[in-house]
Amino acid sequence: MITTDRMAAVDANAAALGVPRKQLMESSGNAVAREVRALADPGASVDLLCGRGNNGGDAFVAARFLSAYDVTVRLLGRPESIRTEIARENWAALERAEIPTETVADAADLALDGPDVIVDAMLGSGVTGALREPERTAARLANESDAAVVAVDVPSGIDADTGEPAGSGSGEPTGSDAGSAVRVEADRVVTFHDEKPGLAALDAEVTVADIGIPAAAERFTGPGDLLGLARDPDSHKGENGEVLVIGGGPYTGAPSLSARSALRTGADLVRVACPETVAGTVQGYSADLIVRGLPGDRVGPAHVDRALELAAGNDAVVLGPGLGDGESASEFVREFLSRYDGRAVVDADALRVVPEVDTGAELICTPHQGELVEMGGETADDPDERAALVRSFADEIGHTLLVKGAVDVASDGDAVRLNRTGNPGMTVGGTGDVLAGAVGALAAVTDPFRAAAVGAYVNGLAGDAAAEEMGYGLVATDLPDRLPEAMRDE
Ligand SMILES: NC(=O)C1=CN([C@@H]2O[C@H](COP(=O)(O)OP(=O)(O)OC[C@H]3O[C@@H](n4cnc5c(N)ncnc54)[C@H](O)[C@@H]3O)[C@@H](O)[C@H]2O)[C@@H](O)CC1
Ligand SMILES: [K+]
Repeated sequence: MITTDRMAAVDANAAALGVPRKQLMESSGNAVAREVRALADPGASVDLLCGRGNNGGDAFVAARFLSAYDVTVRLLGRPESIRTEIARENWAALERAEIPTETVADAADLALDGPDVIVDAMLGSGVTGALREPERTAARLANESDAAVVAVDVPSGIDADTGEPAGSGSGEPTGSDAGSAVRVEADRVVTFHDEKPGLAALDAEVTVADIGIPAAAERFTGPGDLLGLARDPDSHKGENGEVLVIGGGPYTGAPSLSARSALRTGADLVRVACPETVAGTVQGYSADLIVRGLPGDRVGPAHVDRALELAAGNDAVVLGPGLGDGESASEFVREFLSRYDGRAVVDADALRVVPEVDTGAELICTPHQGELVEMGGETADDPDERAALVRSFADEIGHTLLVKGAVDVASDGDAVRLNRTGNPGMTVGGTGDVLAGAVGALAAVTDPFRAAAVGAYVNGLAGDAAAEEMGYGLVATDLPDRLPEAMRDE
């Protein structure tokens, strides 16, 4: 089962693995043609109703694989309005090959001459809102005809995630006859790569066609995992996340590395709660940080109320960098987590306490393999075995885990994603603090599992960029300033 957002990410990851979208379109079109061949004998008439996006592009390809049939490709719109390069190229190939095509500017011009099969390639996952003209009339004509209707990816007008007519959830009027939103009633649906959540509810026969997207496109993080995380251009201060780092004491570098990393990953405001004896040092690292001193030289149980008060004003907490493993710090972590119910990244010395604390918080734990074992988890050399062990331990503790290693493993107890970015130069101290800050900034704007997977991905990219320039002599402070480039999703 895959959502349309995740499909777009997997599509982009496939392209990054070297399987370009045009190849996926070729495979999709071929799968559609196979379905038509299973449905009708050679010589049958096939009308392909095509939209101006890649759903239409799939049908332009399918027409090429139906040479034994009497095909007519009907584009609902002008060829110049075809939205993507790969669809335009496939349309041009049809015209050069003199495969029968027709362009329909106005729905009134659309007259189907009783085809045996209709291929519905008007809209797929790109549908927005209730069907507009000429798709609306075309859908009606397809439904009124006695042709067998084969829908490409999803029947036009249906939201692939919900199975409902597109636009019906938004409360917008669904057209003149309210309530009866027009959508294609398909006999068959050929969907790509994996089942879509909304298709099971339809009374159509669904075929899931493998279109050559390697499993690695889902298993490993890639550029597609960043889609939709880029900053919203008209956002206001604070909407891109506010993060509180709770740390410092025996160490001062760690909390400031995490804080700067959270800023560079996109958080609007980052505050650091640390013992007042090191507040000046932490502030000295960067004017961009808002530092809140806690009385004394170690974070301890007496600071829990203040820390909870500060945490309430932030979207995510990063708990642990530089806290030290003293008894007072452990007492603080235990007490804080037992009362905090927001979202927190837990790293370094704070990790040990997690399995024994009953918390309402959504945690993202970022242990390396040694810390995982200290927490009670298990590890293995074989990546698949290690992934399974991380997944079951995440399920056992009820939190998201990001286990760092040459290949990082992220899991929320259900999904698992591996990250291959990064390099041996990143074993230097402090890169874990940078990672914790990046995950914290992402946890402020997306779900914990995605924050963990993407955090590992961009932290590794930043480390790779640093290694590019200075080999394995890179240090943790080289990473934060390379995170913005790693976060760009184009
Ligand atoms: N993501 C993937 O991995 C792959 C996707 N492919 C195909 O690409 C499709 C998605 O393509 P696109 O993203 O270009 O989008 P679509 O082709 O689904 O639809 C976008 C087009 O429809 C128009 N449109 C949107 N809402 C409308 C409405 N309510 N009424 C009338 N017109 C409307 C838009 O103006 C745009 O021209 C998938 O459904 C699938 O068929 C395949 O090529 C295989 C690979
Ligand atoms: K369709």
